[in-house]
Amino acid sequence: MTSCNESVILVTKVFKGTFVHSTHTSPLEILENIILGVSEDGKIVFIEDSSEQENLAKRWGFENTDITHLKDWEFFIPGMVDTHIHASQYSYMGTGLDMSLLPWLNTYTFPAELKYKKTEFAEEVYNKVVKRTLKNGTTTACYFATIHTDSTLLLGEIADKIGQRAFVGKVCMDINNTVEEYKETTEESVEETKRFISTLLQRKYPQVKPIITPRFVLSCSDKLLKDLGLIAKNNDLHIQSHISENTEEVQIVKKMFPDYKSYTDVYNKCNLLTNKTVMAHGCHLTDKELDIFNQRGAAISHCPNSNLSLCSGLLDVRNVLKHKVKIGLGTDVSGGYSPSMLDAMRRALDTSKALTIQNSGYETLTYKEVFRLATLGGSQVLALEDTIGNFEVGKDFDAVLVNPSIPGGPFDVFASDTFEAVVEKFFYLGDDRNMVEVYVAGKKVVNL
Ligand SMILES: O=c1[nH]c(=O)c2nc[nH]c2[nH]1
Ligand SMILES: [Zn+2]
Repeated sequence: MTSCNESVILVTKVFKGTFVHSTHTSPLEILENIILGVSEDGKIVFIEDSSEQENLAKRWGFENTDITHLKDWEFFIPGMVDTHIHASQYSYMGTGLDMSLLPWLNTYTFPAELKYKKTEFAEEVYNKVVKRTLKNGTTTACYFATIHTDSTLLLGEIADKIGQRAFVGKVCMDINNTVEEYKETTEESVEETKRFISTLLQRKYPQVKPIITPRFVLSCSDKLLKDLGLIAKNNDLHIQSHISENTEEVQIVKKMFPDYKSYTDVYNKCNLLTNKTVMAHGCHLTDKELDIFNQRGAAISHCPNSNLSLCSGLLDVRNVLKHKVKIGLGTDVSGGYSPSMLDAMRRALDTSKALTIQNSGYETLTYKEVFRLATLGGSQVLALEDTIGNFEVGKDFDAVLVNPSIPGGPFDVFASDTFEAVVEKFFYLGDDRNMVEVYVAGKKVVNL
């Protein structure tokens, strides 16, 4: 395909068929008979009714033979955004879910994360987690790694090489009273964070960025939190951590930090609550704390599989939305046992239904709303809303091609089904077998 005379933009891919996405006003739009063009640099150049095909072909210089036609029942969704996942915990995903958070960390997590001192071990697991999540339609992942700088840099290199959009965090922790070897001094944590950021940024990966990552308040001294807040501020960086996941943790934070008004106040006073912050869980945040999130523009990653698996709590998403706090979904592997964002959507629905059982009159989330959380919501959480999240001209083409009627697939499609019913079936019953192609910034990164 050639560029047209009036424009230097080169359209290199054209798709014709059905596109399913969310907007601010509608959690689920099914756009049928659409023609969508992608530029050489991976951006959506046009998305129009296919009756415009001839005009678009003239304007952008493509031929009929350049068009990829989606098959019957096939549709594109935006790539899903996992706003909270521990790449390092992928090695023991699906095991050890018989404890609550704090014993779980001490018994399983810290000993497992210690192994990433060896970059060979990291290389194997990180290759697998990036491939597995991409195959499941996660085009953007916000990763925790471990305290080890070189292994964490390797995660960035692997995400870039395989083609996943990612934030990568070197975990910071200068307190660990149970697995003593798995911690740093405050100075090491700060210096290694600086080394991590400058090395990763120097590599100029187009879609992989560093994120400041204090593990959580119970693993970090006041000084470490403040130093990390300063590093984030001075370098305008994203920040991630955990907050108010379970009640035992919240009580200990209260005791450890008596001078602060709340858990949220600790992060806020340390400059760790910004419009580029994503905090995982938040199950037990008070309305006052949600108000602070709103004022700071900070976001919540709802990790329902983990919240249920570790018996941490039921996040009231409706209340978070009422406070106009940005919210998306996270798998939280391996507190959550599934790497799939479809699973995160389903567990978010289960959680909302459990809240409905507890509170009559509760407005249960719909499957359409959790789809928006998994896509557009996630893009807002990571302050990437101008770049990804749905199919709009100017955004990157991060997308998953779904074939609901793939032979040997996980559910059946009937001729009498409506298109919307098939989309709904995919959200409830589909899996990676249905995700036949995955694109990040216009580049095909998964192809069955
Ligand atoms: O679900 C969680 N996973 C973790 O690794 C962790 N660390 C602190 N708090 C945590 N919560
Ligand atoms: Zn987590």
